[in-house]
Formats: sequence, structure tokens, C-alpha cells
Amino acid sequence: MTETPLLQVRGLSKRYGAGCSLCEHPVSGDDAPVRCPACGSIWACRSLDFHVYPGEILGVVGESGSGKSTMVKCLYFDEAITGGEMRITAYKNGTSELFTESSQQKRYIRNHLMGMVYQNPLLGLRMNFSSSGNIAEKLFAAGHFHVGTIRERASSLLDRVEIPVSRMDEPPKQFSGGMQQRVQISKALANHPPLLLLDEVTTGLDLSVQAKVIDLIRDIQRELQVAMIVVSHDLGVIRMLADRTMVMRNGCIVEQGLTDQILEDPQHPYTQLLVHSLL
Ligand SMILES: Nc1ncnc2c1ncn2[C@@H]1O[C@H](COP(=O)(O)OP(=O)(O)OP(=O)(O)O)[C@@H](O)[C@H]1O
Repeated sequence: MTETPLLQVRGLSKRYGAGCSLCEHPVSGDDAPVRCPACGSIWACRSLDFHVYPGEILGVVGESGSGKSTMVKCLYFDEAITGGEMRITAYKNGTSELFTESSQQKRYIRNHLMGMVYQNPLLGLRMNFSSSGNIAEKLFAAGHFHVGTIRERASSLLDRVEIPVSRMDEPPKQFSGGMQQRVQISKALANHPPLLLLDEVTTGLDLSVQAKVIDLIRDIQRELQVAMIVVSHDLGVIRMLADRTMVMRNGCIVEQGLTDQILEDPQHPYTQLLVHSLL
């Protein structure tokens, strides 16, 4: 691909804990301990380098605790980073390093250029607000104030994710898990962001509901050409969705490439294990 990436991330690191002279910098290598033996700090992400092209789906796979959620939380500014850089061409043509922007600009980037779907809908939705109200909140945050337009947009977004418009005024707490994830997806899409972050969106759902959510994600990506980072511990989900895949272990990227290539010819022993467990 010769296209310019939409998103470029360099050296992204995240440490939980104060750190000490022994663990001031992330130790490279996925066999290095995640937890500092001296001070107990955890290096959840260590020097991650990756990019996402416009309109593509990048899958992120790895076992529990490998740092996937922390990585997307850092991209969405939910967690402060320890080190690294991020640029997105949709913001100042990619010339500005986003982690050093002011909190006001970070809010702008979250509200206009990114959408987030959390594994736990409690983090992404206000369960007692109406579903349309949840979407309205995202639209308000991006500076839309015309009530009629907001309602129209909310109803078309909910319709797109197959939530009956007759139920748009019901709160998500009255919905099933799959419906809650679909409301989160519609909210994340509200301001036409070029990039969606989806963290374990199908985990915990019944298989048939999982399949529907996966179909919806694929359709939306085709229809809107929105780029996505899809995080899952399940390589089966990644296989169905991702154009390219990045494999994480112990806070490091151990392998990345075209999903087909990774599935057919995994290079790293950990990826080989994942692929074989899928067969
Ligand atoms: N708030 C926190 N404080 C301290 N350590 C944390 C915190 N959040 C995550 N960690 C640690 O960071 C490491 C990576 O966690 P993370 O949740 O990013 O992994 P993951 O790959 O998303 O796992 P899962 O699929 O189970 O969510 C783990 O060792 C975890 O215990």
C-alpha cells in the first residue's frame, strides 16, 4: 500500500505505577517481565509502533493482560501515556503530535475524529438516559444544538444499527447486551469520525449475537469507509474482520502484517500457538 496512513503511532508506552531507576524505561522483548521486580510497576504497553490506513480494519489480538485495552485507552486519551507519539492526518494534516495537545484539543479530537466502543457498555453509555439521549450527548459535545436535527440523526443512526426507532427513547439498561453494543456503535459513529476504536465488543455475547455484531461492523466499514482498530482476544473474530493484524504479548507487538499472511504463515512462536489453537 502506498497510501499515507490515517493514524501513526510511535513508541507508545504505558506504565502503571511510579517506576524506579530500574524500570524507568520499558525493557524491550516480549519475554521481559511486565512487572518491575523492584517497585512493582506494570509496563502495560512497551514502545508500540503501528499505523492504520484510511478505511481499513486493524485487528489487535493477544491474551488477557497483553496490553490491548490499555493501548486503545491511551489512543482515546482515557489513560495518560508514559511515552510515545500519535498523529492523525485528519487533524492539522498529521503535523501535530496529539499526546502533547491541550485537554481542550484532545476533547475536540475525541468528539470529532474518534469513536470508542468499550467492552463494558457501562463505560460508553449512560444507562439511565434514553438511547437517543446518549447519541445527542455526543452530538452536543461536537457543537450541534438543533434539537430537530439531533433527533433525526439519532433516529437514523439507531435505525442503521437495527434498534427499532420506536425504542429510541428507552434507556440502554432495558436493552440486551447485543443491543447495548449496537447503541454504543451508533453513538461512536454520530459525528462521522474517520477512526473507530472497538475494544472486545463481542466478548460476553451469545454466539449468534456475536455474529450479528460482527456483520454490522463489517457492513459499516464498507458503507462508511471508516478505519477501525478492533481489539479482541479471539483470533476467530479478528479473522472475520481485520485486513491487517497486530499480535500483542506482554505489552509488546510480537508480529504484524496482513491477516491472511499471519494466519497462513505465523512467524512468532506465540502467534503460531494462537493460530494452531484456532484450527
Ligand atoms: N488501572 C490499572 N492499574 C494497574 N495495572 C493495570 C491497570 N489497568 C491495566 N493494568 C495492567 O496492565 C496490563 C495490561 O492490561 P490490559 O487490560 O491492557 O490487557 P488486555 O490485553 O486488554 O487484557 P484483557 O483482554 O483481559 O482486557 C495487565 O497486567 C493489567 O493488570
